[in-house]
Amino acid sequence: MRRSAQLDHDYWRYKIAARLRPPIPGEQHDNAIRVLRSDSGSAIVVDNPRDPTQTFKYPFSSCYDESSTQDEIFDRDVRPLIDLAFSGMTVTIFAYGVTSSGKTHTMQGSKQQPGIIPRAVEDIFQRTASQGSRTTLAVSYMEIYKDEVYDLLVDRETAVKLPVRENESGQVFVANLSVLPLETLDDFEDAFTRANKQRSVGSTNLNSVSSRSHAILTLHVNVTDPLSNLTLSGKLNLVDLAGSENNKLTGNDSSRMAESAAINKSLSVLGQVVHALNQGASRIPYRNSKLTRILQDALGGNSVGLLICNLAPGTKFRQDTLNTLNFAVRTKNIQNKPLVNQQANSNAGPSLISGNTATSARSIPAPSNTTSSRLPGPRPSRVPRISNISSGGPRNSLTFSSLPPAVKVEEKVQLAPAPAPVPVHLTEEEINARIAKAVELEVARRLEEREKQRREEEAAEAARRQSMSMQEEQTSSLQSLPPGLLTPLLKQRQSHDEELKQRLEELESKFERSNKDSHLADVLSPISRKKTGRAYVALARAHTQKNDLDLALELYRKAETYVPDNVKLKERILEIEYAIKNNRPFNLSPKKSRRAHSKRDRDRDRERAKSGRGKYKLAPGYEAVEEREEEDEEGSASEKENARDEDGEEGSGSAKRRRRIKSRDGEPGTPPKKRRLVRFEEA
Ligand SMILES: Nc1ncnc2c1ncn2[C@@H]1O[C@H](COP(=O)(O)OP(=O)(O)OP(=O)(O)O)[C@@H](O)[C@H]1O
Repeated sequence: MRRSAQLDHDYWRYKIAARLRPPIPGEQHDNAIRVLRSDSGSAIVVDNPRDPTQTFKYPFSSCYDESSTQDEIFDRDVRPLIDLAFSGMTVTIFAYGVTSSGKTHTMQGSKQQPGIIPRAVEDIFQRTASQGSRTTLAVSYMEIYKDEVYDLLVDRETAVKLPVRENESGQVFVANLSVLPLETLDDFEDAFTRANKQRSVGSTNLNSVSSRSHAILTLHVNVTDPLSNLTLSGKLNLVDLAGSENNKLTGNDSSRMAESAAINKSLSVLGQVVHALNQGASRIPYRNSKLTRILQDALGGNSVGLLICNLAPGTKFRQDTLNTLNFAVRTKNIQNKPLVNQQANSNAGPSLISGNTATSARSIPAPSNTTSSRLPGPRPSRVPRISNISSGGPRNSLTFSSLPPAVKVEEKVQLAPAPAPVPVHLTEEEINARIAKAVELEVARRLEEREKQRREEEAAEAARRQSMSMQEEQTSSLQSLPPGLLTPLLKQRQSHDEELKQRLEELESKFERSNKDSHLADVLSPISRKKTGRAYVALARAHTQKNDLDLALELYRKAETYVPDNVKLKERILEIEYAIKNNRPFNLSPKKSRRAHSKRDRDRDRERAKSGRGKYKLAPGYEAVEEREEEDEEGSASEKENARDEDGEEGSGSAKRRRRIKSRDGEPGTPPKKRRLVRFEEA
């Protein structure tokens, strides 16, 4: 039986806790990020990077400063959630923040300062000892490294990539992930220490033991009340995310860069999922990364959630801190619908999950902890675990929907109806003929059945192919916007704002009418996405100038769905949100002149060429000059420019530099033919 969580209301809004770590040795300390406590509550305060007279304030119910202890966080924010796991709910606790902000310290901790994970296990064992009910505890532990899932409870050498699957009731789970029963605290400590040694870590400029993977540890708590014979199955997912990385600061080499790209991508998808949930979008992009797929239940699902924002101190981390806090504000609005997983045991067997009727809970299903769990050691077998069906034991009516869909239960062979009793007066020959006929009939029936099945499969495959090719057609027709759809309007946007807005809206609604489950942003090519994002930004700027901040904010947010990784755009959204919330005017900074930028670059390049530090050096007697030319429609050179664009908005990259050489004693405006006289020598 499954009943609604016993909460004040049916929904659970994410709880947010923010923790500022102390400076680590060698780190410069300043007060750019601080914790403020007052009678009205606590908040994190961050100086505005653009205007030091202004600050951003983020009020959260739990804000921990540099002197906070592991104990405080556990007592105040985690212990109450363990109560909920004991009541049969799924609880998910995330540590989120930039690299080196203290996520692993908070979740895992050290021998001297144990973090949330070891404290939670200890707390569960203590409760178990004092409870009349029978409680069992088991653990599973996985890491997501470069978007692949590995079991941390098996030897690293033998660990294989584990597939993520979904069963027919929508439960997402990691197939073949081991679940280790825990009898004592020592069992846990042994396994945890061994597993942590297997976790992918590496050294970067910011953290000598930087986690290169997301780690998810799940504690499965089953509480059986011997009197009512009911089992409550709760779960505690403890997630230590890898930190987002700014590769300028980390000084990553190429292999670290690949890890970093995977980390940043999955975190970006996490941001998109949170954004889509906030917007009430019809399609949430869970499938775009393994992290969000596996944590689907925690993001708009049936889990109770706590987000711990880890913050690193000082001006150096100010922008990262704003990004983290901005993410937290959005996460706060996610509404989950917690459910209690409760099973009635028809047989009075001790501590076994049985009669599982909570099959629609969209959590990561744990195989029964008595039959399918394994001790760490050899790599998990890919053979489906069906022992909990076939072995005897005090469990019954375990529904197949609670098992991974890979489990196939052998169908009983359907035999032909039993032949009528053979009359005694038949000769042996007649009897044999009858048997042969019956066998023949049965063979014919089976062949016919097989043929029918094959035809059905073929028809299904043809239908699937047809729908896929239709989808592909639609997608490819949309991947690139037809030339001239937005570009002319973008170029003359001052006078065409309304028309541009109308075209964008038409484009989106046309797409969404025919593709109910997806968004335009998901199918456009990167260039078209950027172009559409830019169009929205242009409109947003226009409305900002008219001081229509609400509409401007809406348009900036729209832009963000097309260019979700643009940090400057996020910053602009944050500033406008702040201006609206505090009823302040917002002055748009003038757009940075690209001409000035180019001039600086030109001077620098000329200097480099002269000194021979550039890729090329000038042949004696020549000097380099640069000229600007309009870039082609698709803006191929704008990719990098865009990411660094000061406004975080326009990123037009509308001009690219072309090196033109003239002889020092030559005429300005060298005719094309003369250019051939000019030589660069490889430096
Ligand atoms: N609250 C704290 N008190 C004392 N030291 C801390 C605290 N938080 C973090 N540290 C120290 O800061 C350093 C970085 O912390 P940690 O490794 O936990 O960061 P992280 O966010 O997990 O980084 P990454 O994402 O790179 O793995 C470690 O040396 C850790 O011991």
